[in-house]
Amino acid sequence: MTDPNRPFSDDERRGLYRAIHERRDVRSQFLPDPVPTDVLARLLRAAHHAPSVGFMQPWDFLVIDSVEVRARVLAIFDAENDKAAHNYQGDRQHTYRSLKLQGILESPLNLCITCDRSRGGAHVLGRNSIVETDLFSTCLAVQNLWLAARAEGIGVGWVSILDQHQLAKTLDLPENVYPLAYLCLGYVSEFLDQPELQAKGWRSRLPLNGLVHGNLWGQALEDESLLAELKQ
Ligand SMILES: Cc1cc2c(cc1C)N(C[C@H](O)[C@H](O)[C@H](O)COP(=O)(O)O)c1[nH]c(=O)[nH]c(=O)c1N2
Repeated sequence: MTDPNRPFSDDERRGLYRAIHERRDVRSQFLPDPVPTDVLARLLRAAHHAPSVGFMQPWDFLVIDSVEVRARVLAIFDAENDKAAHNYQGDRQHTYRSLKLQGILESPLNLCITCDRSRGGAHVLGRNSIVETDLFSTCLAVQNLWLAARAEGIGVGWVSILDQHQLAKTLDLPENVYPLAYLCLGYVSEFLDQPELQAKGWRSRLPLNGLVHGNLWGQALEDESLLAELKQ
């Protein structure tokens, strides 16, 4: 058995930061190549090792390859996306409509990560005050999968422009199960070097030093030499 207290090597540390900084939300660059079962199993295992409130592990993983089911989900997206476009006017609406916000059919695999809100019974340790901690836990499973996928060269796109009740019905989910994340997965032609929304001029990354409050670290956070070290 390996020693869990051994330090990370420089390469391991860099690998982790690389996955974090080069992870992207993917919707335009999917290739049709299938994701091998052993790779998918590694991603699901990474997700399953996320932290969870009271070790509740409220997630289930619905692997969706049926084109018929995906076409029904796409129809839900189309209706919701049209509604969303009306939140904007003029040029902004035009830009919104030009954005590609899902890869439901182009990706070879869709995955819905659900949250069973009743798992673990009525009293889950740590969830007595903040009941949404089961949802937070499931988000962490999504992020684990997203980062592991990046290290495997697989792109992930989160599609949330969906009516959750219609989605739950389409996926035949029981009442207590919430469809937390609808994801598109597959190998990609490229990973963009910045968020697609930033590349398309929709919204930019905020400077970190404007978001860290209560200490004098602001300057250090934008220190180029620190950033360069992380990017090595
Ligand atoms: C909860 C949630 C929900 C969504 C997203 C993300 C998250 C966390 N994102 C992806 C989002 O636009 C993206 O993460 C940011 O633009 C930053 O880009 P990178 O993820 O760094 O590439 C996303 N993208 C998209 O094209 N359609 C969508 O419906 C959603 N929904």
